[in-house]
Amino acid sequence: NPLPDGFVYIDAKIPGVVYEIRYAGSNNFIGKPVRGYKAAQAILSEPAARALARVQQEFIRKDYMLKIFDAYRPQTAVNHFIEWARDRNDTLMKSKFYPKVAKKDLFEFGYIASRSGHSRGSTVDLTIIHVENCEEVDMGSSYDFFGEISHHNTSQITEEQRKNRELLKSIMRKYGFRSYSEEWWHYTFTPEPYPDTYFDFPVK
Ligand SMILES: C[C@@H](N)C(=O)N[C@H](C)C(=O)O
Ligand SMILES: [Zn+2]
Repeated sequence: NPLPDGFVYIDAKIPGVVYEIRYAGSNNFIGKPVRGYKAAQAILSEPAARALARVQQEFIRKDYMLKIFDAYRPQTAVNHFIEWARDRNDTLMKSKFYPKVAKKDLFEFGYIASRSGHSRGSTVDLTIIHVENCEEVDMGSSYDFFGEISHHNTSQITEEQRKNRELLKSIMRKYGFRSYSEEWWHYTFTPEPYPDTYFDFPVK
């Protein structure tokens, strides 16, 4: 599928990455596929993908690989999140993804953005896995768990889990990705090539 100029499919550029594109399926905080995801694909701006390729190379030297949960996110998908949040009766996935945070606070507390860096094309949600068994490295909370335990400065995780988050953060930073205090998995490449544009082409 042709992409807009300046965007690439990550799997065409970076060998060995594992994908679990959560919003294309139902294992996410909404509990169903999110609008705008027509395929389980990961797309990024070219500069972000080039930098991520270097991250992957460095992790492979350390016997880890990247696992990607989300990358470019169409504004249509963000609008679906906003619509979902307005329906206070739909708490289908609360126990798994936001047990201690009221649904009405998810945007205000910074767990979901109505203008997301993901839509600007240079933000990625990811973790690292062990090369030998493809198991996720223990980060102390799971992807899209909205709560204090997912913050970088939480006191609710073990030293080992903190070290694992630091490992991911240090290599991501080395290649230009900025971390996000509320979510250990969320990184934005800087300088962003499209800092003011919220794209809305589908993921397919
Ligand atoms: C929803 C979560 N995966 C995420 O990416 N949150 C940030 C704040 C965002 O929506 O940009
Ligand atoms: Zn994110």
